Amino acid sequence: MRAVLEGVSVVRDGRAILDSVDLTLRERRIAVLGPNGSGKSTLVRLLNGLVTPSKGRVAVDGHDTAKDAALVRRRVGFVFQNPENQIVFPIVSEDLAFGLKHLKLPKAELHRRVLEALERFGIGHLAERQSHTLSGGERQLVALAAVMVMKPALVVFDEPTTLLDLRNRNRIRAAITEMPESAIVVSHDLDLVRDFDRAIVIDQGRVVRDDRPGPAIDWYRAHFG
Ligand SMILES: Nc1ncnc2c1ncn2[C@@H]1O[C@H](COP(=O)(O)OP(=O)(O)OP(=O)(O)O)[C@@H](O)[C@H]1O
Repeated sequence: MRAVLEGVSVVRDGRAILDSVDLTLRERRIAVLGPNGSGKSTLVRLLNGLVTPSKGRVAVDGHDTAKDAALVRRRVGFVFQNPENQIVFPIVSEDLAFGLKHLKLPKAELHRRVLEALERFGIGHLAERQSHTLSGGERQLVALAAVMVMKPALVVFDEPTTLLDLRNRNRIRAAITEMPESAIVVSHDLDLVRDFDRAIVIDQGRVVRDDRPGPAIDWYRAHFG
């Protein structure tokens, strides 16, 4: 996976919430850090076309996110902080199956893929559960499985551990560490990202530090701690 942002600005209400950002993202684990309201969510939402640039260009594996939105969305999965709106079907397995509908798989194969995705996160037993009965942590894991079943090349996590208890936080951490797919993670959980390949610090819509996580975290603590 290779994502490129060239001279990207995002303007809202006459204000640049991202300002002339240039980045090439190709490491397997990338953290995005920064204070509240600095532009982190806006930055990662650019990667799957949820937000399009007011100026400049964003491309994922050569596909322009503004022009090839459908293609880009198939390559880039998105796990939100609050999975409430991400699970839409009444039964967990239906929710995962929906994403695969376009593949027109035989029923047994579809079921196998769904179960495999759930089992990957230790929640195979939730396949036939009514979605509204899930706990917050289970919901987060189901949302993650529903993204992964689509086999995206890149998974973006926007504050994935904020609402979770220690056990589920560790599950999400392990999932991020182990998955072969590329991951870009927005987080205030500095321990989560310490072993990543790269950390980008955003402040007031600009990249203010881009480094290995160790020095980037030290810098972030010194300036915003
Ligand atoms: N659609 C919009 N219209 C107006 N302002 C917006 C819009 N989207 C974001 N903003 C503003 O842009 C700034 C950056 O928002 P963003 O959500 O990207 O920040 P963030 O770094 O993810 O914040 P947090 O850590 O609090 O989640 C904030 O001041 C926010 O209020």
